[in-house]
Amino acid sequence: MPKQRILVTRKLPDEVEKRLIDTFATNLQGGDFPDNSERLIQQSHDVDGILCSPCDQIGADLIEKLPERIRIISTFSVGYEHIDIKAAMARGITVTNTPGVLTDATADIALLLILGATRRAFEGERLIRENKWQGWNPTQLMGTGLQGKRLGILGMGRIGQAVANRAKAFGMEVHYHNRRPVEFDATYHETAESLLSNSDVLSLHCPLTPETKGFLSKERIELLPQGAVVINTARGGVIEDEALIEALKSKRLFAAGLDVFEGEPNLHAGYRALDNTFLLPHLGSATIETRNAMGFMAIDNLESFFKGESPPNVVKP
Ligand SMILES: NC(=O)c1ccc[n+]([C@@H]2O[C@H](COP(=O)([O-])OP(=O)(O)OC[C@H]3O[C@@H](n4cnc5c(N)ncnc54)[C@H](O)[C@@H]3O)[C@@H](O)[C@H]2O)c1
Ligand SMILES: O=C(O)[C@H](O)CO
Repeated sequence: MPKQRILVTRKLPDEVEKRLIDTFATNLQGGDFPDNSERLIQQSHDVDGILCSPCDQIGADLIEKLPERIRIISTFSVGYEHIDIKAAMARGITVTNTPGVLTDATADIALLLILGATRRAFEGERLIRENKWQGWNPTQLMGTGLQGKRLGILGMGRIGQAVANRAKAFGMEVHYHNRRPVEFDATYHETAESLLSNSDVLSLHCPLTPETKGFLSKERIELLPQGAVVINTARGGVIEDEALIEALKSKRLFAAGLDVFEGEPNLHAGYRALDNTFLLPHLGSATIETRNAMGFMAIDNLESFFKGESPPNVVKP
């Protein structure tokens, strides 16, 4: 029986590519696939499935043009807002993702951003790198401590809870808002607005959906306490960039730590111009162990689908 052929849109870790080659006939990319849907369509003419990444935009227009024989899209990510799930379902295409295996790595990056933003670590690093440090002094780069501060989590799912556990170890008081309360020892807020009013550090962990798009608006930022810190490892689209930049510029907010941006990699230039922003290039899941685990999970999803089973991580709208 011939092997199924899979189009892989990005360079994947070596171990993952090795298992892909052992299991499937693969159209592997030597480098990263350019963000060009025409090319993706051309390359998919002879494939049975696609293994894509969160930066490939797989909208309804593209799905409509995919060859009939493509029955599965396996994304190398837990987030799936880049795929039009309804359009895929209408075409009989199954979509799968990689939940859970990246929870700890992403929660670690959220903590790194919380610590970096509250302790001004990135400003200190720049000072040394630019050879401007003139020695220890009692008032230099004073940050703000975490002990006794309120961490507000929007989206108390896998990553939100993992961040909450870490923050507790730092002596923070955990508050959250979720679509519904979860089994977790923390203060639940019925509304996002109440959460914002009670967050010294706000950390975003919800998916990007029509409901959460632009969630952190000017009006909502005004609900945060003076000098609050905003952390985002969810998706850039959850924040209204202009509003956040203005609040950081005026020092209404102390700092922001951001791993994700609207329009990546072309983030709003205003973020780069500020001293009180700690910016990372979407590193949430970027450990060797995690990226291997994500790849293996994406392959498991493909394998079980082609065996005629229901894949373990099917995305439902
Ligand atoms: N920075 C990174 O590299 C990185 C890595 C992994 C995940 N992520 C992002 O993190 C997100 C969360 O991942 P997860 O595994 O924790 O997902 P999850 O599904 O376990 O948790 C998401 C939580 O958000 C809640 N939620 C959804 N809509 C909401 C709303 N309108 N208001 C309040 N709560 C809402 C859900 O009920 C759920 O509890 C992903 O969707 C992805 O966008 C980013
Ligand atoms: O959604 C995801 O999985 C991240 O953005 C990349 O790990």
